[in-house]
Amino acid sequence: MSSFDTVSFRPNAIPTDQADHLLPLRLRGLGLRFDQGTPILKDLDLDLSPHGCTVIMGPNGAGKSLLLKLLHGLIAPTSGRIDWGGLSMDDARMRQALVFQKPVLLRRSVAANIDFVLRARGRPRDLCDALLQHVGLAHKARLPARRLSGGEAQRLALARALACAPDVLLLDEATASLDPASVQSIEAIVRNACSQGTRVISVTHDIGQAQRMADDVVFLHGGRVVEHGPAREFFPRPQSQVARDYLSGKLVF
Ligand SMILES: Nc1ncnc2c1ncn2[C@@H]1O[C@H](COP(=O)(O)OP(=O)(O)OP(=O)(O)O)[C@@H](O)[C@H]1O
Repeated sequence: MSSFDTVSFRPNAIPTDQADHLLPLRLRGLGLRFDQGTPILKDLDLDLSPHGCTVIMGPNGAGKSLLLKLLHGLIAPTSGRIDWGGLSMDDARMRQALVFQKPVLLRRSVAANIDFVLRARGRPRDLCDALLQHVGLAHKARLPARRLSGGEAQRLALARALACAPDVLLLDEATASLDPASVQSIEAIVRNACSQGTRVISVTHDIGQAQRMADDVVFLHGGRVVEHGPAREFFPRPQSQVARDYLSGKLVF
């Protein structure tokens, strides 16, 4: 794999001292319910700073994946608002990339999966080789994407996300069910993107990963933000009983 420290796929990235107007992200009174049922996300207020990596944690069913889908505009809130710097959700989505736990790949070659995105986004198509090199898949470029292992498929999904040159990278349990080496390489790719100015918002149950990656942690429970603060304060001293229970491995409902 290439040096993660030096590779940038965001040549036009806005310098970090000039606040990109997509960020900070502001959520105000955000709520979500389906078909007049019980509210799933309840009155969320949240401010995310322009830089770094936010990790969203919380027990099963807390609403983490739905929150990411709302942020990406895949579903609409039933109340409140999401403010990506005043941009329309369509414009905001064009500046984001979302990677799911199970990558959804085109039934084409590995390289064609990247090429498709580069073409769609009007980006130089010769970036394909560099992206594949970056995620350690250059030697599999001609292979059908469906023949990749789980870890390789996830690295391809990340390369495809980086092909969009996203200002914001959303990750939904992107390393769940991968082996430790694959987890490490995905973390390195994400860290590199983050150090190049890509804002990362990641959902994970992997406490070790959250400690390695997070600048700040949002802890959700029962559709509410129970805690939001710097990772260096959250992990040693969670303020809520529910976060303490979650971190110590107790079953939380
Ligand atoms: N389309 C839907 N209609 C009704 N309820 C839904 C729908 N989609 C999700 N839910 C419910 O919303 C709640 C939150 O779901 P979500 O997937 O966001 O949880 P999560 O925090 O990501 O959980 P996990 O850690 O298990 O992935 C769950 O109880 C789920 O059953």
